Amino acid sequence: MNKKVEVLPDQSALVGRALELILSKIDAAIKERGRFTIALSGGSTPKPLYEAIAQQKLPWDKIHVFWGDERYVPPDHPDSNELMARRAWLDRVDMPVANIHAIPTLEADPAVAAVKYDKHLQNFFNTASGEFPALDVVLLGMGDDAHTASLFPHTQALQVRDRLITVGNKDSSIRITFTYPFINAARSVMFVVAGANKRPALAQVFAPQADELTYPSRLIQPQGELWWLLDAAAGAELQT
Ligand SMILES: O=C(O)[C@H](O)[C@@H](O)[C@H](O)[C@H](O)COP(=O)(O)O
Repeated sequence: MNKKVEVLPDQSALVGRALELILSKIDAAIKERGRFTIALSGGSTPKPLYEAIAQQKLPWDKIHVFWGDERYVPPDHPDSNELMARRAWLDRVDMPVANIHAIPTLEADPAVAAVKYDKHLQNFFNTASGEFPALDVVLLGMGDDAHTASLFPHTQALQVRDRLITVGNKDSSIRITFTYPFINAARSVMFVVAGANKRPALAQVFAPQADELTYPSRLIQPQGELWWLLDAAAGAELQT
């Protein structure tokens, strides 16, 4: 694992650096493999980043967007990660509909939706069951409880290692999430974290020893690159 930690002065500089990194990954992936694949995170932090990506002139037909997790709500629900990304980015660019790989959230049983998305990913990447395909970038946020994607502390989703997608939960709120082994298969995992409220969780995630089930972001140890992009409010104490 190739881990890089960068602390940027403020949230605008954080977004600028994340954009710069993603644009470089897009360019390299399309040059090497003819396409770029990214899994988006939800929450509030990435919204300005998605708005900045939407301003770029890019070969949208070569870019494929997935979601690393989703709240189990309809795609027009205000809590939907898909809705946020569409409003901030995808509805503002000429990306083919087929390149937007949303997590299904209208099945009565979320477990059925998880299996459907798992199969969709396997078909897209032409991988066999049990094989973890490598996305070019998995974008992640981190909660103040050190969760990432929808891998929340001491939940069943943290125990799932034999598939790409599983059902997660934040208390009683159902989620669909990448499993941590699938996240770890990515070529680049990019955490984008802002705000002083994340400091205590970051201290535990970066500590030499701490319980992974209590601080699930510690489970993210990709074979490829691991980027931690932090604003000073979140990461000042981590600056080496
Ligand atoms: O569905 C979600 O909520 C996200 O995927 C989640 O993992 C998010 O990244 C963190 O909760 C941080 O959220 P903020 O960026 O809003 O702090």
